[in-house]
Amino acid sequence: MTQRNVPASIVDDVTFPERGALLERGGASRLKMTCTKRLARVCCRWNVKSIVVTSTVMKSVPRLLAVVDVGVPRLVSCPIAGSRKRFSVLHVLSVMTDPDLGLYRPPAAVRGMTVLERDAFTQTVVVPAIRIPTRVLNRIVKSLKKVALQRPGLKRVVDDDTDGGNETAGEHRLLLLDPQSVESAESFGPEEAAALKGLGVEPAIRHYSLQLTYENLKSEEVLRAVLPEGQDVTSGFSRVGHIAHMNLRDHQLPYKNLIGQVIMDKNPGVTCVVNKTNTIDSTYRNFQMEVLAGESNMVAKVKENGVSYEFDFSRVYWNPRLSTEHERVVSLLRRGDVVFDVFAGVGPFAVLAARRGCSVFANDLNPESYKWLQHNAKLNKVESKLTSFNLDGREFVQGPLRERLPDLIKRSDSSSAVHVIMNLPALALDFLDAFRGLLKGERDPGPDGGVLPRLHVYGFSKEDEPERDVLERAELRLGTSLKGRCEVHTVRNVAPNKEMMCVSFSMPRDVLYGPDVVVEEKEDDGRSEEPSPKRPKHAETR
Ligand SMILES: C[S@@+](CC[C@H](N)C(=O)[O-])C[C@H]1O[C@@H](n2cnc3c(N)ncnc32)[C@H](O)[C@@H]1O
Repeated sequence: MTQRNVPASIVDDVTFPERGALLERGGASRLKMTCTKRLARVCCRWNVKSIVVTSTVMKSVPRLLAVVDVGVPRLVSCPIAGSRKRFSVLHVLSVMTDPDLGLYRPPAAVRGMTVLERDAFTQTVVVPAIRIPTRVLNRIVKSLKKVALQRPGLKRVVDDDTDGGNETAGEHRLLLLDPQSVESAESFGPEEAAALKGLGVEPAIRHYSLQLTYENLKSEEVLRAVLPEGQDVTSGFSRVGHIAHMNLRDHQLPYKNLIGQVIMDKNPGVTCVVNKTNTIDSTYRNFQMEVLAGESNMVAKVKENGVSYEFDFSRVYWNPRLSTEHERVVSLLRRGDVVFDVFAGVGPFAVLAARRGCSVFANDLNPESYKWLQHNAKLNKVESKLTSFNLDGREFVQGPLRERLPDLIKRSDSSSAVHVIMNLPALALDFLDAFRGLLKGERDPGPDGGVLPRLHVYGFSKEDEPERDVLERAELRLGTSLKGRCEVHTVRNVAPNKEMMCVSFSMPRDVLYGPDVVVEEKEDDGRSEEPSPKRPKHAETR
């Protein structure tokens, strides 16, 4: 095994979101990394055995943190050098690799191809094989499965052509072996050698000429062969029903249609591949996208947490990476609770909560989300439990929510509660001042007169201490301290050094029944990364 600096292509492969995935959540002296499936695939393709991880958090010379052994996709952890609690950016600096994977390189002539010609990938390669009597074939194949050739769509047990003509014809077959694992009879491990010996099979290695076609190549192998050498061939995508959603880099754009076609070929069920053409900065949080391959039908059907959803993916927000968070929050609710979902999208919190027996009031400003929200309520037969609105979040809080809240607080007790979900991470914390003085003028029933609503508010943070950051921003907007009376949960790492957080707390009594204060806009310090929201106008809108 040799250590070498990572070729640019590997470093690029292991970029965001893998660098994000390499993000630690460890204590002072341990680094934890999630080895994502994609990272595992990259490591597998390059036969990466371990990764040297460094931090550039101080914008100084990268500091060695750890050498991590790469295994199957799973959480790996190892001791780290130093004692920083948090690291912003992790770089894969160098890798330990085994020798080249030459066999799987498709013909050089495909380099630069922009229109997919599948036949051009066909080539003949020579692989090792072992001759096995048919009577023990199954047992040997089982014992040698770790060293047998594994390629998509390829048979690894083939007829032995040298068998033809004599009286033993058909009594033997050939098992094709992985040339990376087996070079000679000495390459077998002790268990494999013992199995061969026990069943009376000669460990002699033969050579077999094998035709490899486009069908036998993985998508990364095809793209690595086509795109200019040394360039990143990242072919990761999010799957939303039949749609594969990619985020290609500039250098990949000349090959975009070919990339789309390859993704469609290699992923059963994908019938449409789209590329994101803007960043997600629109009000409605949807992407502009271009169809790269396949049908242009954007109406996706997905299942999340056992619930079916349908929506036009090009016109609404949908993120398959939030399913755990949707389930987490809804698992905090009980049958009979009342839920206000201020930024509901097409309903992944709202419909799930209604299905679990809550009464739901769900709102979204995007008319298209509102339409699909209603559709999804019907689709899941919860129309009677879910009332939908098409309002700005602030108007929803100060209108439908405010109208219902006094009665709901009176009715609530230890067995039924009111929850408010606010998932618009770029802006939701800034909407919290809509609750200041929301029930001013109403009789405060006091601590024994009902339970106050519990809020679950999302925010992005790029700060070194994201928990503290989102908490402070919530407190600023509410005009009161939440210390000791809130929980902050890390939802996911959305980019290197950018976390999505959820702050949960019971709305303080002094905020709801206190004066309605107009919050002065602070000079934008960039922490929310969004344009400042509209200045709150409590007096006018209530
Ligand atoms: C991040 S998405 C969350 C959707 C859904 N709750 C989920 O978890 O997938 C935020 C939603 O807020 C909506 N939105 C954006 N600005 C809004 C506003 N001012 N008032 C109400 N909804 C808004 C968007 O249309 C989008 O559907």
